[in-house]
Amino acid sequence: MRLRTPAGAELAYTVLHLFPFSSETKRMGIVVRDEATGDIAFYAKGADTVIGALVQPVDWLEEEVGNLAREGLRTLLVAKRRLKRDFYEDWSRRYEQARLAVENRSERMQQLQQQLDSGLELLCVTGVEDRLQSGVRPTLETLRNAGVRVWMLTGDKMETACCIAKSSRLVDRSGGLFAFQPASLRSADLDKELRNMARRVEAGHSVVISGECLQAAVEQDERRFVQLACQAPAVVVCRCSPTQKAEVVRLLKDHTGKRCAAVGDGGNDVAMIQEADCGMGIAGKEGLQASLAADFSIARFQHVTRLMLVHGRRCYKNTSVLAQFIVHRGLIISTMQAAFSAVFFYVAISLFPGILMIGYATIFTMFPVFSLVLDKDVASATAEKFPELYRDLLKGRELSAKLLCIWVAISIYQGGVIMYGSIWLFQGSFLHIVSIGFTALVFTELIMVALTVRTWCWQIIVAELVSLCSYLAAVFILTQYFDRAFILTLNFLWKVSAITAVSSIPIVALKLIRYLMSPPIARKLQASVGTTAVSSIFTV
Ligand SMILES: Nc1ncnc2c1ncn2[C@@H]1O[C@H](COP(=O)(O)OP(=O)(O)OP(=O)(O)O)[C@@H](O)[C@H]1O
Ligand SMILES: [Mg+2]
Repeated sequence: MRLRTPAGAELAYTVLHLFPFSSETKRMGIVVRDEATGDIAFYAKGADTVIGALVQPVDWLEEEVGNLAREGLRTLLVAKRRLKRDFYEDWSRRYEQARLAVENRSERMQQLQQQLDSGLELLCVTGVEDRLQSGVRPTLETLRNAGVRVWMLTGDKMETACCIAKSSRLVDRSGGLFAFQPASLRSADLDKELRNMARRVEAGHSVVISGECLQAAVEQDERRFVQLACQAPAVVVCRCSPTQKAEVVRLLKDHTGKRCAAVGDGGNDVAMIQEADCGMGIAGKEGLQASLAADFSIARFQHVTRLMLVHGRRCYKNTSVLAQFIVHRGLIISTMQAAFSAVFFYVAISLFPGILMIGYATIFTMFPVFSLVLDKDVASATAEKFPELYRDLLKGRELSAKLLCIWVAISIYQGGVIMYGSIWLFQGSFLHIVSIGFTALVFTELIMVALTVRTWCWQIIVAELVSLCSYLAAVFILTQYFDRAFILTLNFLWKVSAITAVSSIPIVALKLIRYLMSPPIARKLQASVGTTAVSSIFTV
């Protein structure tokens, strides 16, 4: 290793050993030999709590470290120990043996590493600015408006964490910040501090707590602590080890019943990302570990907004609609079969021949129903701009038991109308029931999809047309199931139209009434933004 000093001199060192950094030890070390003098030295660098405990006490240390940390700087202590040549050679030999040991290798290596720690002398304190990525502040603001509660989990010390929480506006500058610092980790002290916390949280203060205290508080009374912490506007956990980060996520999942997303960029966030319902990894300076372990990989923290507010929201809404349509599509045809059997003395005869059933499940209805996942109720820019749209999802109205009941009722109504209508209007031939009933069924399904679509994109239009054309083609090709002479008559046309109208018009009317009585929030926003997207006024 060659270093050039500011004066221009060159220093040469040989690296003899390297002890890499880990989040658990919070430090790293190196043993080097100065090529000019032959001196061997061990340097250690790490968190103030770790290195501070190893060096001779210095009176200015705590104050200086505090000052740097309050400015939001990441403080590290650097310490050095000169090693005598004999000591080093002996140590090095034993370390090599430990490294090759078959049993207890890591314990033996750790013990030997600790032998280097005695007699360390403090060299300096460094304060490095760990800059926030751009756009963190607006992102947190947007998430808050979207009804997302944000907790910050960090390995940094309390002062640095508080400073960053304030500068990122996670915590209001004016709003108070309660530091959970019991006098000791004994049960009585913890209890007293929990009572203090309850008072401060009630007054609207945020909470900052160290990983160690968090663990103690959780052991004391897991449920009480989580419930209190969840009432706070924001929570900051500092000096948090990777396992504690995962533990916090588990606590939230267990006690709140809410979905939990974790965003992280470093190897120390992997456990938390994997524990969360939705893990997001930022690929960046700290490597790819987090982004490889995550469900979603993003390049910058600010992309969280778009991922959640645009893609997350749309996915959730469209998946809900798809689920309801799958229920509708299956139930409507089952209702028809049940009604048919009931009318004809419960005969076990299939209403529609196999080929029509296959067609119904595939090309006649599949494309339009599945194309609903491409629907967009509002433009991406609108969804990103108005976090209230995301907040609206928290009510859980997209996929609820009530909605399922409504869809079941719609399916039974439509299936019943089509079946009884076909039987009532049929003219002596079983084939006619099949042609009228099946045609009305396919048309109803296509109309229902059309009523649900909020922004017509070309894929949805193509899907509807493909289904419609393939059905019309099938009617003329499958002559054994459709009486071509009958189908080309006006008689057939009005019967199918009447049945389709009776099955669809009440649904349209109900949707229209509901829309006028309580227009969806997306619609109101869209009107105020004035987007030009063509969208139907009907929403489920
Ligand atoms: N390269 C390093 N060498 C020595 N000590 C380090 C190094 N990186 C971090 N530390 C110390 O170890 C502590 C824990 O680091 P860790 O990576 O677990 O979390 P963090 O980087 O502080 O926070 P975050 O969880 O936000 O990434 C740090 O606060 C710092 O004091
Ligand atoms: Mg880090």
